[in-house]
Amino acid sequence: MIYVSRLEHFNAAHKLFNPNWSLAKNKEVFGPCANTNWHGHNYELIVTVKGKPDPDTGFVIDLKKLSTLIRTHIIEKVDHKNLNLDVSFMEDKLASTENLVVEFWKILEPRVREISNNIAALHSLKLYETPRNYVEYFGE
Ligand SMILES: Nc1nc2c(c(=O)[nH]1)N=C([C@H](O)[C@H](O)COP(=O)(O)OP(=O)(O)OP(=O)(O)O)CN2
Repeated sequence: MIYVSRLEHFNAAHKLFNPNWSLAKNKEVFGPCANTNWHGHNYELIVTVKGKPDPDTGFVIDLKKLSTLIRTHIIEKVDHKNLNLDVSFMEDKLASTENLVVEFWKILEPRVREISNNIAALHSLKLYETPRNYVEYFGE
C-alpha cells in the first residue's frame, strides 16, 4: 500500500463560541479564541490517499486531480471566509479544527474514490490551525 499526500492552504476567520453559554463562560473556556469580533488563521490541510499504483500510470492517484478536487470542494468554500458565517457545511457547528476536519472528510471521501475509479481511498486528513496546533482524522 502506498500513501500519497497533497498539501493545500487557506486562511479564514472564526471564533470559538458555544451559543448555549453566556459570553462570560465562552471567554472562560475559549479565551481569546472567543473574541467577539473574530480572529484569523493560516490553515494548512494535508490530504493523504492510499492505494496501489495503477500499472498504466504508476500513480495511486493523479496529484493534479487530487489538488483540483480539494480546491474546488474545500478551499474555494473556506478561503478568505468567516467559518462561522459564510460556510454552509459549518452551520450550527462549533468552528473548531476537529469539526472542520470531520466535515472535510465527508466531502472528500466519496470524491477521492470517484476520481481514482475506486483504485484509491482517503486515508487521513491533517489540518494545521497554527504552526503548533493540528488535528488528524482517519474517518473513524
Ligand atoms: N482542541 C482544540 N483546541 C483549540 C482549538 C481547536 O480548534 N481545537 N482552537 C483554538 C484556537 O482557535 C486557536 O488555535 C488558538 O490559537 P493560538 O493560541 O494563537 O495558537 P497557538 O497555540 O499555536 O499559539 P501559541 O503562541 O503557541 O500560544 C484553541 N484551542
